[in-house]
Amino acid sequence: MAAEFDINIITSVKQLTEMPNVMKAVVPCYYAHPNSPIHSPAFGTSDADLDSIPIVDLSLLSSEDPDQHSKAIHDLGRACEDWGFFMVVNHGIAESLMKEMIEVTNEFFEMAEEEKSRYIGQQVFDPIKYGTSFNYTSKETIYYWRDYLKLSVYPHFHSPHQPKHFRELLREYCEKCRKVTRTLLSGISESLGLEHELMKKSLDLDSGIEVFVANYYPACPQPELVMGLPPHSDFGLLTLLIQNEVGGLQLQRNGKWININPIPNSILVNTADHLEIFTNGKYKSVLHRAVVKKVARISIGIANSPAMNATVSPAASPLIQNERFPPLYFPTKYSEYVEMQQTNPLDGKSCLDRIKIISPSLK
Ligand SMILES: O=C(O)CCC(=O)C(=O)O
Ligand SMILES: [Fe+2]
Repeated sequence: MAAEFDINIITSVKQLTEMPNVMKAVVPCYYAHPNSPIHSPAFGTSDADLDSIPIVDLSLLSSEDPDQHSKAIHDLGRACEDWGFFMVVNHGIAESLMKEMIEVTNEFFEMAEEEKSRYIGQQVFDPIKYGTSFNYTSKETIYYWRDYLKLSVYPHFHSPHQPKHFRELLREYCEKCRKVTRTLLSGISESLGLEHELMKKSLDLDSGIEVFVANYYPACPQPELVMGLPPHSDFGLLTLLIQNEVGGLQLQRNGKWININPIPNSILVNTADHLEIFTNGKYKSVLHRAVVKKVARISIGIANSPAMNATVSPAASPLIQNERFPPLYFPTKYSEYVEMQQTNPLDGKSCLDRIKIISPSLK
């Protein structure tokens, strides 16, 4: 199926699709996932009933009207507990800034391969990393139809200097997102009934880190054969996601994959692994994946996490300190968890599973 080219010299899917000696109508076999859940009848896909995905109005979370405020906190808690995904509206980030961020990210991926290749990282914790698939070099045998740019943006800000305006837009966008995240995390802490500052202190949120991840899924001639990103949960606390107009995100709910098509100008937020650990499983980190289309898709996530040195443990949470709710996860240093996730194939909730405590009755 594949035409003559050397897979080892490919640095991006985009580059591959533009090579003159690659057939344009079929995907190379290295990308075809014949047994992926995408083709399994057990995973019917449907469109989420838009009314049912929780919508969180950020302005109400900071409302001075006590009734409005407590309803907003209650709704946020329900969204984290029932769905693990919600759309945030009235978030205070200008529509124009979100659009510009997507445009300038697109310009990055459109740059010449030699330019982008300067940012190819070698190590897990490199602050600027351009790459393809998930773990292209080592563990993957079938690749994902995805190129990415990963930047560590907080507490130290890292950005490529090209394209023009990328750096300043990124800085502004991240600052705005940080405010959204802080409001959400403080609302989440309140929704859990935790003592003020407990979550902040236990997770050392003042030294918490933020990572910008741009995903570029090139136009694909046979989208049904490939995966953009396989089913996975995110590490960290919350991920804020925006995207261009091409949908492709699916989440797993009640055993089915459902398409998520966010309302325009909203930010899609999901609760991630370390919120599941911290809340001892009350707020779930939900499996999601990205399918690709015949047209290119971009998504931009801002992932917020505890400090690298923080040890995340359900024991830090009063949600568990009685016999009926024993801790479900071993305390784990955040940096070690990230390393485990980044050096293994992306595979469902396998990292969370590794730190799960098996109750004696189940052994
Ligand atoms: O592209 C998407 O919609 C999902 C991206 C994602 O899940 C991730 O970057 O972790
Ligand atoms: Fe994700």
